[in-house]
Amino acid sequence: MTQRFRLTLAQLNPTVGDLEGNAARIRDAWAAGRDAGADMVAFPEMFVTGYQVQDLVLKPAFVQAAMEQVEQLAAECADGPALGIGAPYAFGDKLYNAYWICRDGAVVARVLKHWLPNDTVFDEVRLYDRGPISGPYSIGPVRIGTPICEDAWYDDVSEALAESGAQILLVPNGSPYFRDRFDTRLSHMVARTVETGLPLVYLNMVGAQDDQVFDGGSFVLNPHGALALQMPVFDETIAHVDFVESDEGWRAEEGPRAVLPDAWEQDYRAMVEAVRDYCRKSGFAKVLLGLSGGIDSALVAVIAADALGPENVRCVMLPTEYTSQASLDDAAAVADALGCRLDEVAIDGPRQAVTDALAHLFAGHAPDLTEENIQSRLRGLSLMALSNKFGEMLLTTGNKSEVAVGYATIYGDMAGGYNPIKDLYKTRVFETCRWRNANHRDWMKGPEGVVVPPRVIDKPPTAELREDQKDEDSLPPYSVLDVILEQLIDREASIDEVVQLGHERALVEKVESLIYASEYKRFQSAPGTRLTPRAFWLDRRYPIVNRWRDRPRG
Ligand SMILES: Nc1ncnc2c1ncn2[C@@H]1O[C@H](COP(=O)(O)OP(=O)(O)OC[C@H]2O[C@@H]([n+]3cccc(C(=O)O)c3)[C@H](O)[C@@H]2O)[C@@H](O)[C@H]1O
Ligand SMILES: Nc1ncnc2c1ncn2[C@@H]1O[C@H](COP(=O)(O)OP(=O)(O)OP(=O)(O)O)[C@@H](O)[C@H]1O
Ligand SMILES: NC(=O)CC[C@H](N)C(=O)O
Repeated sequence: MTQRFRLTLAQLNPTVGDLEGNAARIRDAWAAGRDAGADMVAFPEMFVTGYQVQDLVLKPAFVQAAMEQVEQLAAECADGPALGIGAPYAFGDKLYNAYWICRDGAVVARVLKHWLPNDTVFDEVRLYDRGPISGPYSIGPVRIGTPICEDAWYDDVSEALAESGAQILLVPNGSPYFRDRFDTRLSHMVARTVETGLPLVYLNMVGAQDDQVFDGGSFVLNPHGALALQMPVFDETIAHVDFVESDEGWRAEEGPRAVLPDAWEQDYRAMVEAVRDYCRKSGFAKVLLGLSGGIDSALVAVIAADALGPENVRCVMLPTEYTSQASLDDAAAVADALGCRLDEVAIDGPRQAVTDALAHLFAGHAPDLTEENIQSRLRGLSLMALSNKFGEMLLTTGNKSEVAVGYATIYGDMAGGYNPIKDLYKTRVFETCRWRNANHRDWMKGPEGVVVPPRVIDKPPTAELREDQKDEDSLPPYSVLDVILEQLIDREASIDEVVQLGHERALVEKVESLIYASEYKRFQSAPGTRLTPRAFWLDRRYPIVNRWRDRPRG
């Protein structure tokens, strides 16, 4: 009789530190697998603890609690499919990122991660010991080999597993999103199936943790990279895949194939999921933001409305004498299109009070940026007062271009707990608004149609901190600035290399200086959604005090 093996894939969203909650999700998915006749139910990397746990895993009490949780799950899920669960494993003075196999009421195997990722947002060499390459384990009629995430990005672990008798590769992942990430994952996994001749299951988690968004997109490949099943990106999904034994070995039967959205949609979805999960997982039902009539705060309002529902987003217009009627109208148009509450708090009175209080010290000094920044700080102060009073978290709105050059007031418009557009260059802000105006999906809680009026997209950006101010008074046009920033930040290009692309040396040097001189602002800035492998915070870690500038020597 033909042998069959049914594997249930739990592409689910864990919460870091919520051992009980994550265990409850495991029990539910295990029951779903049992009801579907599965032989095994698999979860992503470190699902019991959530991912990434960073230094939390260096606390022995936390690791102990996580291991006890797995032992308890093994005992509870005795009568039914086997379980594969990611969790840490402490043994003697060693600490491993491990995959625990539970069957018939007991832990029957532990696979230890061999390759510890230590670039971009990962620091696993600092946290874990490197495990030896573990052998395959048996579940029913099949021998399964488990390279844990990074282990499958190299050939040796999968090859060793194949040589020691693995018939299927099951790869649990905690692989965070960045733009066009999926293709890289797929090509690594296809390579593993070509080298080993084995089918491979790539199982990723979904959900956001601080800056990172895990985008799921799990899939199953037959040997030589033939796609058998594609799960959706970002959605929690449970799928069952059937393997059948043939003369050639085990093969996955064809299952559903989700269509993956384009990069604009995936970036937008990442920002929405990041806000949604940041709020839900840290206990906020509502947010607020300063809505200026400009494009950045408009986009943040739309993201927040799509994440939490318009009824949970408070927009606040805080005008001064420099605020134009067009800005007042545009802020009202955005709030109206979204169906969000819009409040107004005039800050001219407080500004006068601060000016008066400082007058005896400022006497003899001409007004300058100081006075401009007081307006921004009064906005931050007022918004934080609303946040304190109503328990709504303040979203901050600086795009990647502004964050890169420090074009924001520290303790002013930088005030806030989370910044959804921190890794989105301004030129992409324009395009993202156009994309959202033209597209609506069922995961968006905001309304469909034009939510950012074309006028907001097309007008010249301004901070309105003084008469007739425009961003281009201080900065080059964003179409030029963003190209230079992408070279200097995302590609770590030299000044010479950027000049060779046709940019003026003096301008490139100025941009470089602005980047280095504003490191202190970024260090004190809110976290935000990571969309690229060169996001500010963990992907790019620069010194704050830094005299180096890339200038000709000799
Ligand atoms: N290395 C360092 N380490 C630690 N702190 C450092 C520092 N260098 C300056 N500082 C501190 O930072 C202060 C200067 O920074 P900051 O006070 O932010 O002021 P600053 O960067 O000089 O001015 C804010 C800029 O953001 C622009 N902007 C754009 C868009 C919106 C808004 C808005 O507010 O709505 C503003 C505004 O036009 C202006 O160009 C210094 O007075 C000093 O206290
Ligand atoms: N009049 C205002 N009312 C409410 N919030 C404001 C106002 N002006 C500025 N802000 C807040 O400060 C942030 C920085 O604003 P500013 O308009 O100065 O620059 P910006 O980067 O062009 O942003 P935007 O495109 O949203 O205007 C805004 O995104 C908004 O959250
Ligand atoms: N958790 C991991 O080992 C992740 C590293 C891997 N290269 C990825 O991002 O997909």
